[in-house]
Amino acid sequence: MNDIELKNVSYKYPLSESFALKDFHFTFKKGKFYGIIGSNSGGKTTLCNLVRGLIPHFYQGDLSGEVLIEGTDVREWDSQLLSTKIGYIFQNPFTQISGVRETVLEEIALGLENLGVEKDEMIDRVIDVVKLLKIEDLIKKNPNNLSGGQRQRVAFASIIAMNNDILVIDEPTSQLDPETTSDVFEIINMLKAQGKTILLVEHKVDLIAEYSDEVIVMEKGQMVYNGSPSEVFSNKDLLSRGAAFPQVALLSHEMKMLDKPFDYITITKSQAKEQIMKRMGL
Ligand SMILES: Nc1ncnc2c1ncn2[C@@H]1O[C@H](COP(=O)(O)OP(=O)(O)OP(=O)(O)O)[C@@H](O)[C@H]1O
Repeated sequence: MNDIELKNVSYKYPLSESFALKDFHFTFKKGKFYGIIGSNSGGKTTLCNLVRGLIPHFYQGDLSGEVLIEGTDVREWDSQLLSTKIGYIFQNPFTQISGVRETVLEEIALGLENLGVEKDEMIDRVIDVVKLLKIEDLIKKNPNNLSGGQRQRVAFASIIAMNNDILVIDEPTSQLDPETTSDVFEIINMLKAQGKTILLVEHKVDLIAEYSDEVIVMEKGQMVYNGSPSEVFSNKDLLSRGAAFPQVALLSHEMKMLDKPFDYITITKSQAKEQIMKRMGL
């Protein structure tokens, strides 16, 4: 069974006249990593809210079509139960921190406690994830006193500890420096290797090109294109639809305009390096 199926889904937020999502029809397959990109206000966060069940459980509004999570419509899922299936890392890490725990360690354990995980197992899982994310130095700190980047790492730790099958991650690196951003992508990639289904909204498309299996391009609440990273970033028309492209893909498109094309449109640094070295006869 597929994890997530959206059938002709349209949605308007309460009191809003316009569609935040329109005629969205797509199946997210188990174990795949989906990069969701596109223009501002394109509907990316709304899609995350739907899959996580915040629409319609938290935001009411006007929802039509079907959102099936493991075959059951999101309207029928108990919201608490759905949170054990789908982990959601919000765009704003300040929203993610519970505010009710006094140390980072307790904060990470909170979700597991709510699940009724036994104390010994809980401690093991929290310690594992703290080591994995290299946040040993934060565990005794008050979560409310952390920087944006530190909060984001704690948010990741809390979600990884939960071991959800599906992860919906909305711009996780917006608060992070380039080095920590790469670390986060390494972690997401590791989660993918564990067979998790991942939906990731991200403006840093270089990393989307490098890691995702499939890319979805959103504009004005609609999916305007989907395909492999190569298919998407080779399609120059998408630039006019507000999709950001990796720098190396832009370079490759420029070369084509100059009538000096690479053998193919390169979308990652390693591909560009390989083509440049070939040109140089190296
Ligand atoms: N809580 C809300 N209430 C009313 N309208 C909303 C709400 N959240 C989003 N919208 C509207 O829904 C549309 C889609 O917004 P959404 O946040 O899903 O886009 P996005 O692609 O995630 O944008 P961005 O890249 O700027 O974060 C926009 O027109 C936005 O103004």
